[in-house]
Amino acid sequence: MAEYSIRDSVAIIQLDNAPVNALSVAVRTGLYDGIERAAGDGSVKAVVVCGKGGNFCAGADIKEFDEGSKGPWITEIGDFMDRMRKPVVAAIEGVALGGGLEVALFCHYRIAAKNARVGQPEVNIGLIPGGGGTVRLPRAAGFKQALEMIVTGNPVRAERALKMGVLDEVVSGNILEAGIKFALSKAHIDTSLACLRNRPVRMDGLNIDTKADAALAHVKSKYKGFEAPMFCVKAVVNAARVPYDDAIQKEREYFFELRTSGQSQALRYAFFAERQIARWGLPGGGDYRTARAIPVRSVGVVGAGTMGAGIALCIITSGLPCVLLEQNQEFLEKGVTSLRGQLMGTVRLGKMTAGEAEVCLSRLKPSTSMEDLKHVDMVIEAVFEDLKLKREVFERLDKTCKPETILCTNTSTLDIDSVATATGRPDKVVGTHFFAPSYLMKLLENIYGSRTSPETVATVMRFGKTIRKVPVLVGSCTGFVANRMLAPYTAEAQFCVEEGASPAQVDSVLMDFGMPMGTFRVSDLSGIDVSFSIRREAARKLGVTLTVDSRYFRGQRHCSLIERLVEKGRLGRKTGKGWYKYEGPGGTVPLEDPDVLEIIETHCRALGIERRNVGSHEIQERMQLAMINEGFKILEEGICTRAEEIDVIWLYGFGWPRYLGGPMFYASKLGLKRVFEKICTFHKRFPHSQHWVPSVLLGKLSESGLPLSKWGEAAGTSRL
Ligand SMILES: CCCCCCCC(=O)CC(=O)SCCNC(=O)CCNC(=O)[C@H](O)C(C)(C)COP(=O)(O)OP(=O)(O)OC[C@H]1O[C@@H](n2cnc3c(N)ncnc32)[C@H](O)[C@@H]1OP(=O)(O)O
Ligand SMILES: NC(=O)C1=CN([C@@H]2O[C@H](COP(=O)(O)OP(=O)(O)OC[C@H]3O[C@@H](n4cnc5c(N)ncnc54)[C@H](O)[C@@H]3O)[C@@H](O)[C@H]2O)C=CC1
Repeated sequence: MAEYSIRDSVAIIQLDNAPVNALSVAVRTGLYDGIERAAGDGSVKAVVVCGKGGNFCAGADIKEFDEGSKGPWITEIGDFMDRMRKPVVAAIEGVALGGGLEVALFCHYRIAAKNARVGQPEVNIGLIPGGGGTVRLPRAAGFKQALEMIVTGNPVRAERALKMGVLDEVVSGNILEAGIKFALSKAHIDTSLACLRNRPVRMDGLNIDTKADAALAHVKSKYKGFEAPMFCVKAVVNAARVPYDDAIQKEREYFFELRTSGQSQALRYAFFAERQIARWGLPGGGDYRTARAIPVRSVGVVGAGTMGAGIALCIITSGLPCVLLEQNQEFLEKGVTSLRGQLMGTVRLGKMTAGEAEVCLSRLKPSTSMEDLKHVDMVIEAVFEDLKLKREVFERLDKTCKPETILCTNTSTLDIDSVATATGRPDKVVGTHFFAPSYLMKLLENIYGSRTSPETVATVMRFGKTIRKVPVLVGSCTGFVANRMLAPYTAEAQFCVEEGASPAQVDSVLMDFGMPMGTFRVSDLSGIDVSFSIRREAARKLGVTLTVDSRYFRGQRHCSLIERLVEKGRLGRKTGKGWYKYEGPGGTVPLEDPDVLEIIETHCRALGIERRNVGSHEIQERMQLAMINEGFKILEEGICTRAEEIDVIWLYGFGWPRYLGGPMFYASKLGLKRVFEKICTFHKRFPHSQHWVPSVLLGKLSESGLPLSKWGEAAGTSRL
């Protein structure tokens, strides 16, 4: 709703819809009524529109988008303001985003507090500004700057918005008082002079035809797969070419077209899924509402290898001091050199100045003495993936660190309890699973063990945000969530190759779908020998030796092409050849290699595997459904409590195309009945793959018709 009051002959309309004053039907109706009332009240000289609770308005209420349109559309409110003879001033603090900025652009004047941010972020949820933003912002900020704001969705700070012409004044002190004062100062000025409708789009010497083509081409290549950015360009270009009312009409058509599109639905889902994951609960009790995070003022990282150096870099760039510990000086220097290299990379990319990088480095304390970890609040262990070693490290950490210190392991495969029991504080032991490259990848899988306390979980969830990661809480199981789901996905990729597909064919299927990289490119990048060693080690523990001839491993179908490539010295990019070949030293461009195809052919012939044409559709279906089936098993077992958690893991861990929501959302769109039937068919066809055993939960849900938001509850694993 919107509260109406009068002070000093100024009508004040305060948008009121906690927490961000989203433009629900009630708020729009309240705003419309308030403006009408002020227009008709002879004692009112001017109007101030502001927001309650520290924010102006974060735009349309996204939750209402699925319900169709009710109440006044904001351009109707805007049209009314355009006819007003009394000045309307937007007094902005906090954010004015999307429809919020559009409301402000309908006002005759805009003032803002120093802390304010304004923007048109609609593109992030697969939309264009639908309340006049594409038509009015270019009239205020100029074509080029408006286009940039609308296409990127990035908000700008008040001072910049002032320079751009979006704001009339930036003020300090009470925003409402400033708004009233400003409004009274404009009470005698003809409002039509300040009305954006009456101004042309500012082109600042740019030619609209050349600029339009260039912008379309740029957006097409930069936002591959996303449909909204193209519509943003089309709408802004149109605003520069046609009269105001025609541009508004077109904008509205585009907006409604996008609002019902699958992409916008998926992106809106992703927006809320990202916020859902902060609401965690533990099976033994304790959740985000009651658990208090322990303050983390300093962190230690043990092991400065591939992962540890990047983790330490995340810590120091987020403003925290970090002790980086290695087993000896040589490894320490190597780790610090790698950290420095990554940091300088960000300087070269212009994301940080050299001075800022030096400040970050001053927070790093390289060390070979565990005594230096005595006083830190949290330690993240990233030594070799060896349980005996990790237990030794944890035992020593337990003895060295103060009793409150939280001990985290970056293990990718080990059970959290198996590490926690090496200490006398299992309640303070937790998994923090970073993804490589650890400085860049946003996902942080936090894993609780059977005795991890709610305070420890609250601390690592908050810590994740502090270091600008996306933390998701999951239970402990082999591979946790991300790698557990990845296993059947990559297994099916290899089976498809055995059966007749080429690595390049599989990769292009995935990339055409929208994945940033194909699985074989990733394998070449991280090193085929890495998967080889993991598999060999897993087999060794079970007393089995995997060879190039192994077709089964513990009764399960097994593809031994990895063993074959390692035998041939094809370890990936680092050896110039793997699933692809790479030209020149340090070559990074994967090229199809007839030699590898020959190796695959010969290998399969020797093992009696008959090859055939494997279609693209089959590849995509097998890889994705095998992984989705695993996702339902993860829900069934309570490793995750919501489908949204799985989707966020895929968005940030593997770059699943955001406009497709995530694998679980994708499954919901395919229809669970269809998904279940297909999985049952694959199970019959491939009985020796455990991953095709259909999830019981999936079977149940396929009959129930329950929406995705209820799947966790249906699994009986929801803890909130
Ligand atoms: C249909 C008729 C209307 C016509 C309108 C014309 C058409 C348009 O032009 C269309 C639009 O406006 S689309 C909306 C554009 N606005 C946005 O995308 C802003 C999204 N929000 C943000 O960026 C941050 O929440 C923000 C920066 C605001 C705050 O960030 P924080 O990190 O401080 O807090 P969050 O945890 O993100 O948010 C707090 C709670 O508010 C919910 N929320 C935020 N924006 C919302 C919005 N626009 N609609 C509905 N709920 C919204 C958010 O979900 C969270 O609640 P919980 O999920 O319950 O925690
Ligand atoms: N490399 C990857 O892609 C990912 C690895 N992980 C996990 O992260 C952990 C580390 O992996 P990487 O960084 O790849 O290994 P790495 O081999 O690159 O680095 C491990 C480092 O630990 C050091 N170290 C060994 N014992 C130590 C001790 N007692 N005290 C101090 N330092 C010691 C080694 O000298 C080495 O520099 C493993 O548990 C791994 O499973 C997790 C996610 C991804």
